[in-house]
Amino acid sequence: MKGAVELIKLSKSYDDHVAVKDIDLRIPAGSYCCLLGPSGCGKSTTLRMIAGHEDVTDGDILLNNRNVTDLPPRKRGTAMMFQNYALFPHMTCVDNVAYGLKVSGVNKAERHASAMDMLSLVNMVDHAGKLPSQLSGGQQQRVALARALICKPDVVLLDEPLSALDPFLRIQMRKELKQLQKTLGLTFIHVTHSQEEAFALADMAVVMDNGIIQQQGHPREIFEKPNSAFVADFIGGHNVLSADVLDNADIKQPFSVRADQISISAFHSRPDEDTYYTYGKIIDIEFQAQFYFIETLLDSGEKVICYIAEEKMDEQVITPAKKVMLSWKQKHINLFASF
Ligand SMILES: Nc1ncnc2c1ncn2[C@@H]1O[C@H](COP(=O)(O)OP(=O)(O)OP(=O)(O)O)[C@@H](O)[C@H]1O
Repeated sequence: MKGAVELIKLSKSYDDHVAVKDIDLRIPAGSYCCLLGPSGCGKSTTLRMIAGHEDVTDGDILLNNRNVTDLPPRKRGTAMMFQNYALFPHMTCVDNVAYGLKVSGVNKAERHASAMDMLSLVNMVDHAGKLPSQLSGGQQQRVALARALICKPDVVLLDEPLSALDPFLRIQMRKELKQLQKTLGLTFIHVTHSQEEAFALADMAVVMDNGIIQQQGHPREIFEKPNSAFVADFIGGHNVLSADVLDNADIKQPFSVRADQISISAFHSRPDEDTYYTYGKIIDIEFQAQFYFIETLLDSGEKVICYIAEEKMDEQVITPAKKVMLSWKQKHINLFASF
């Protein structure tokens, strides 16, 4: 299978600002890889370097084991789909899609036929003669995708492809992207700041911060074992706590515990043998349909969020301003690799 990407000690500086620092990453062919992280973490710069739209300050980019670091974008085997789709407003859908073949010198009949094939792949044949302004956001995205695919890339690069869509369409288009990637068997590298989007799509998620890779792996691995306080905070659903908040444990470093693995019981309850516990005051209760979102404040001043399933919601105990015991199994403590 084609489409393996390798970044070796890749760096990018703008004057004296280092945007990407010495990153190493191997993306196996046929993966759906999401680069994830807060604004300014270096994810788009990394994508643009892979595409060849940004010079590399240091390091190498390998595509199918071929060093493409100094090749122009068209010679790499990559295709980029931009955040705003960058469709030509005065061209019909079919001409937008055929554009890449036109600049490569392919004759009109041939490029038209290929463009129609690509439009068929994204279910847009019926809209072939329309201008981009006559299409919805989701339809424009499909055309942009067809345009990226027409040059038969091994790797498709997508910069925040879903961010312009409303939440409902975003979920629908996310499914279509994943389906298309699976059907075509290509490598997709997708930049997003949304943990939810990355986790829904990726076989491989790469969490970046401050120009470096903080953690990479399958979303499930990252969710189960965030390796730092930054990752635990960023992906959400975790509490990062200091070593001394537990009443019955001798833990020497900060740790995280998932919000859905915490139980709330009455202040004077007897904890089970294999649990750690602490005490806090309920400061907020929110109904979230499948569960309750409970916010508590520990004496240390740290806040702990808990997701309590509806059937475990004891309203005698979980009441605003009430002091409660928070407990979780010892095995649910996640100690960070770095802190
Ligand atoms: N052309 C540029 N000139 C100078 N600095 C830049 C340039 N492009 C990006 N940067 C800086 O490099 C850092 C990384 O930017 P990058 O666009 O890769 O971040 P990002 O994680 O994609 O953020 P966002 O989600 O906001 O797009 C930021 O601090 C940014 O200000």
